[in-house]
This record gives sequence, structure tokens and C-alpha cells, in this order.
Amino acid sequence: MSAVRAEDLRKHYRIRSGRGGEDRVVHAVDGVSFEVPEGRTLAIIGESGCGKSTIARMLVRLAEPTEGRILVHGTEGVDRRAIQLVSQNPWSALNRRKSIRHALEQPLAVHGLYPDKAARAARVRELLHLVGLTDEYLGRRPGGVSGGELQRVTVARALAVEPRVLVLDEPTASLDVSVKALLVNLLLDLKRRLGLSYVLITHEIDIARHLADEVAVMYLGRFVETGDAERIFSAPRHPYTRALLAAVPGPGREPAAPLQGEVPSAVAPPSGCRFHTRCPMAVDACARTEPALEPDQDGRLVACLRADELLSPAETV
Ligand SMILES: Nc1ncnc2c1ncn2[C@@H]1O[C@H](COP(=O)(O)OP(=O)(O)OP(=O)(O)O)[C@@H](O)[C@H]1O
Repeated sequence: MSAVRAEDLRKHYRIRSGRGGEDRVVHAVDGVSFEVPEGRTLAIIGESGCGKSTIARMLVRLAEPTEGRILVHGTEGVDRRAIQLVSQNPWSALNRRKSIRHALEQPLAVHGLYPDKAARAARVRELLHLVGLTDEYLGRRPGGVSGGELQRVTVARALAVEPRVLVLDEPTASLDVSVKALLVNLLLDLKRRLGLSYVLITHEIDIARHLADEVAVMYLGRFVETGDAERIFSAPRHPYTRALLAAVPGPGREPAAPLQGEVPSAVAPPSGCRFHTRCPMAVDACARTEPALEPDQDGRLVACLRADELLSPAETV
């Protein structure tokens, strides 16, 4: 059974114009489907504004899908213990005036877990140790702890209710380069030890490279390429994936120029292929016909009218 299954998810936000004008509709997520096998990590990557966080919010039921279904371990109903969110900014996720002990006790109290005082205190210490912190952090407040340590606390807090899936929304984005790798290693370790599955949302390609088993590349509310992480990172096929990866320096390789221009408005996405306005490979048909995600010969899915012509550089040598 899949840890997470999303079927044709959509989230449209209606923005009221007032004064008799027409309402506008933001197509934040516009028909995406995916599965995360148990014990695996799916990374959803793409530029800011493509709809990644909206998917994260729907998965943990902070936002209701406009259409589509979400199943967590086969169950469609809301089970707030089964799937938990770790968000980007630990400072806004935690109450500055309360101790770390309080931050870890709170979810236990909300869900009525460990009602016995001594057992609850032991569980709080256990959670802290799980993320590599010692008892001396219990009495501290968020202000007295570094960013990397604080993000560990938010991970511990998410784990308090024993979820089977974590949604990691830009978990390392607020951290210094030197501590990003430490958090990545902790996440890998926890996944193995606790048998967790992850949905990782990130624009940091390096982080996705380290954590992901599978990748979904998102552009303006839709997936343009999905499949095995190793294959996609070593031989990206969709022009958008290629542009995203080319902008990241690799071993012995200078980064290519970043993508030109901005992601167009999700209120009126471009016709045909949504990426055609920025795509170096676009032909006339791309403005008219929206490409479907089609299987490639190596098992990934690519949504590009020119996919057959676009053998990746690694394959052309
Ligand atoms: N509550 C909302 N009301 C209206 N529009 C929204 C709302 N939340 C998100 N959007 C819009 O939906 C689109 C997708 O936003 P989302 O935050 O999911 O993208 P993202 O890829 O996660 O970007 P970021 O990394 O900047 O968070 C954007 O155009 C955004 O402006």
C-alpha cells in the first residue's frame, strides 16, 4: 500500500474583486496525481509560486482540495496523527515565550497521549534524544537555541504523535549552509529508524538530491516530469527540469544561466504547455496543445510535445 496517494488534486483560490467586477481564480494546483511508496521519499521541486506549498497544506489538511482525493495509508478521512508537517521557519512554528519542553508536551496533550505525568516527561526526553539533542534543551526557549537545533525541535514535535508520514516543506531553507547537511542526515536516519515516508517540498535541488527516491517537477500548478530521482537528476528530460538543474553548480561544472523571466500568473496560465512562454525548445504547437504526462522508455513520465526529440545530454554522447 502507498504511504500517500493523491488523485487529480486541485486547489483553486477565488479572489473577490468587489465592486461588481469579475472574481479571479488562482489555479494554485491544477490536477496533480502522485503516490509515495511506503518508506520512500518523494521530492516535489520547482520555482517559488508553482504550487508546492499548497500541496503540502492540502496533504496535512490545512487547506481543503477544491477537487481530488488524498489517501494516507489507504485512508481518505482526516487523521491528523498519520501525517505531520515540518515547515520552513522554526521560529514562527514555535511559541517564543514557551520552553522547548512545552513545545514537545503540547501535541501529546492535544491528542491525549501519555496522560501520566511521568510517562509524558519521559516521552518528551525521548523525542529530544531522537533528534540528537540533550535534556539541557528542555528548559530553553526558542530564542536561546540555534536555527539548526530549533528545526530539530520542530521535527521532534512532528514525531510526537507517531506519524507514519512527514511532509517537509522547505525544511532546510532557513538554515545556514553548514547546518543544512546535518538536518538532511538526521532526516535520513529518522526515516530508516522509524520506517517513515516523506513528501519533501523544496526549491533546493541539492537537498532533493540527497533525500529523494522519486521526484516530481512542478510548474504552474502541474507536474511536468516525474520518476526515479537518480534518473531525473542524472538525465533530466523536460526543458523545465533541465533549466532548473542546469542552474545548480555540479562537480566540475559552472552553473548555467538561471531561467529567464518569472513564473507567469496562476490566474491566467499560458495556453497549451504552461512552460512554452519561457521554453527554449518551444514551437508553435506548444502554445496550442497541452501535453499530457506520458511514459518515457525508462519509466518516467514527461509532459512535453517534443519529449521524443529531447534525449538528455548524457544519452546523446
Ligand atoms: N490563500 C491563497 N489565496 C490566494 N492565492 C494563493 C493562496 N495561497 C497561495 N496562493 C497562490 O497560489 C500559487 C501557488 O502558491 P504556493 O505557495 O503553493 O507556491 P510554492 O511553489 O510553494 O511557492 P513558495 O515556495 O513561494 O511558497 C501562487 O500564485 C500563490 O500566489
